[in-house]
Formats: sequence, structure tokens, C-alpha cells
Amino acid sequence: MRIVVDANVPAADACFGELGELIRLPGREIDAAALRDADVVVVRSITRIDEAVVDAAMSGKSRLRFVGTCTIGTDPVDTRALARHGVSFASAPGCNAEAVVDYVLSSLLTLAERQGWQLSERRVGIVGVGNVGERLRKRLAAMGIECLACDPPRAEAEGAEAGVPHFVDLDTLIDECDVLCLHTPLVREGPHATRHLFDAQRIARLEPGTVLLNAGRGDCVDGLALRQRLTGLGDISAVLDVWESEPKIDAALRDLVEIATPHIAGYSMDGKLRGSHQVYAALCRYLGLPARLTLDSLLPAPPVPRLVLDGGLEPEDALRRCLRAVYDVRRDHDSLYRESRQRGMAAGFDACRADYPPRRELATLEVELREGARELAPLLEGMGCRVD
Ligand SMILES: NC(=O)C1=CN([C@@H]2O[C@H](COP(=O)(O)OP(=O)(O)OC[C@H]3O[C@@H](n4cnc5c(N)ncnc54)[C@H](O)[C@@H]3O)[C@@H](O)[C@H]2O)C=CC1
Ligand SMILES: O=C(O)C(=O)[C@H](O)COP(=O)(O)O
Repeated sequence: MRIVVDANVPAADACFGELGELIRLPGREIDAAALRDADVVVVRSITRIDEAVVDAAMSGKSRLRFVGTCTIGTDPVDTRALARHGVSFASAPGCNAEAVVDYVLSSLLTLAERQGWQLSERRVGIVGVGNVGERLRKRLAAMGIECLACDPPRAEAEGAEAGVPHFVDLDTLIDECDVLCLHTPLVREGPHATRHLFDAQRIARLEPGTVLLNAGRGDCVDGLALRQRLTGLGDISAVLDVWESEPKIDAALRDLVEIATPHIAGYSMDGKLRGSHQVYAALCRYLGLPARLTLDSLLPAPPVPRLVLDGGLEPEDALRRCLRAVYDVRRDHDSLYRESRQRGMAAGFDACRADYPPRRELATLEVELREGARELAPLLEGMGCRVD
């Protein structure tokens, strides 16, 4: 069996090596010809497998039977076209959701520190309350932060069932929140399409002082309209991990946002390996084989397993310290600037992602609370840390 794998898929040998002959290719070079000659293709989100690619790959004598993406987002893959040709498909729902939440908190706590405010004084709006948004909501609740949630597909599906969290519409959320976190998939058509969900009109409506953070998909925000608001009034702050036209993103917009990163919000080692393992398990199921490899056997011990906190820290400072022990968004912001200036935008953007330093999730951290710091236990436990 011939298995084509994106060169950025970690643990590919361990996961797929025993199942067939592995061919590693850069994700952007996996095209119709590569698909046609493979039985199995394992990608991440940069490989476009749209209808034209699928039809071209399946014309003539194609061996393709299974496509897997080791990512949450499935927008680059036309799953209906694959199904039409009888090709199985698997993704990795939720695999890196914890990492995205670490990214969001690292960004917001960095911004708060830089601009001299407390996150606990702000009301946060979450747009898209799925695996990422729901985890973010739980962690913000552990910090005592008030949240509004907007998710029309969920609101419709769940109605007013008892216990179902209350959802608001997007314009209410924009009007009532100081921080807006976007975690929607890219949906190009239909009643809940998300392309340019934040269009010129909605961007104009943002109150001065608002923070807009996008870690969903770049096309969900109209980049030109955001650039115009940041250049013109310059009275809001933006944090962008995802961009229109990646990897050749708008350099002027990059220079205007407070935190600019190269689509790495979900790039924890835990999240990436979970993604590889989820697709490995799905492929084993498809092939009727037992999945013997465990996720734990792939994950190394964390380099910073334990942190000691003394008394006297404000809760947000304590959390910032814990987060920075495992992940600091400022490193990724700096590396995008450096690499894109040295190598040019597209090459620099991709270089940061290809050479990404190992990063672990906050939940891998054990925190020892000394005398006077014990009251931080509920907060840190709510973040997923082990506390003693
Ligand atoms: N920046 C990064 O590194 C990463 C980005 N992502 C992106 O984040 C997206 C969300 O991830 P998950 O939460 O795991 O996905 P999910 O599928 O679990 O949740 C997405 C939620 O968005 C909601 N939604 C759909 N259309 C909407 C609309 N018009 N308005 C408001 N809500 C809407 C859905 O109902 C669903 O609840 C992914 O689809 C992916 O594109 C995911 C992982 C990493
Ligand atoms: O999981 C997703 O969805 C993502 O956006 C990925 O974290 C992006 O990773 P790459 O596919 O760009 O390596």
C-alpha cells in the first residue's frame, strides 16, 4: 500500500510506517497526480483537495481509497467529491482545541499586560462554540469572566432545551462584548456561511477599545476592511493567527495588528500528535486492523513539568506565569516578523510553521502552590493543571 503523507505530519513513521510504503511530500505539493498514485493520503490543512483535484485524481486508473487530515478544519477538502468517488475520509475533531485555547489566553493576557487592563474586567464574546469555543468558555468561567456565545447552528439545533447555554446573535455579541474571539470553520455557502462574517459593516460597528481575535479561518474576517479600520481610526486591537491568502498574507495588515502569528494557534506537540493518532486510528478502522499504537507512547515527557508559585501573585499574573512556562505567543509573533522580513512573506510564513519549536499544552503542567498561594488552586485546576 502506498501512503503519501505531508512532511509536516509528526510521528508519521510510527503511525503509518507499518501499514505501507511512506512517501513524504511538502503539503503544498500534494496534487492530483500524487493522489492518483497513492492508496492513502494523509494531509494537514494546507493541501487543497477540491472538486477539480478529486475529479482529476480519480480520472483513469486511480488507487486512492482513503484521505485523512490530521487537523480540525476540513474546509480544504471537498468531502462530497471524495464520497462521490467512494473514497473514505477522516479528520481529527478537537485534536488541537486545547492548544488554541492556550493561544487565546496567552494572547489576551499579553495584550492586557501591554495595554494596562485586566482580562477579568472585560466581557468576552465567543463566536463559534464547538470544540474550541466550548473549551474557551469553560476556562474563562474558571477565571470568573463573563462570556456571551454566538453559534446559530447550535442555537437552531438545540433550541431552548433545559441546560443548553444561552446563545445570542452576532450583532448583540458585537454590541455587548469588549473582546471578540472567532472560532468558526470556513463555510462558504448556506444560511450560516462564515466567509467575511466580520465584513466592513460589522468591523465599522466595533466599539473603540474592542479586541478582535481570529483563530478560526482567515476568510472569516474581511482583511481589507480590518486594515482600513486599523489604519483609519486605529482605535481597536486585533490578534490574528489566521489570514486571507495564506501563506502570502497582507504585510500591511501584519504590521497593524497587535499580535500576528502564522496559523500556529493549534500547534502544540500534543495537538499535532493527537491529530496524527486520530487519523491513524481511523485508517486502522477502515482497513479492519487493530490500532495498537497508543497516543501516550508518542508523547515525550514535558520539558517543564512543574512550576512552584509563592503567595502574593494576583490570579491573572499567576496564570500568565503558568502559561508562559509552557507557551508564550510573543515568540511566535516575533518569529513571523523575523522570518517574513528575511525570506519574504510566503516563505517566511511557512518556515515558521515547518520549524516550529516543541510546545506543550498548559494541562501538562503541575503547579505547586506554596503558603499564601493556595487560593489559586480552583483557577489553575480550571485551566486543566494538576495542583499540589
Ligand atoms: N488557528 C488554528 O491553528 C486552528 C484553527 N481551527 C479552526 O477553528 C475552527 C473551529 O474549531 P472547532 O471548535 O474544533 O470546530 P467545531 O466544528 O467543533 O466547532 C465549530 C462551531 O462553529 C459553529 N458555527 C458554524 N457556523 C457558524 C456561524 N456562522 N456563526 C457562529 N458559529 C458558527 C458550529 O455550529 C460549531 O459549533 C475549525 O473549523 C478550524 O477552521 C482549528 C484548530 C486550529
Ligand atoms: O486543525 C486545524 O484546523 C488547523 O488549523 C491546524 O492546526 C493548522 O495546521 P496546518 O494544517 O496548517 O499544519
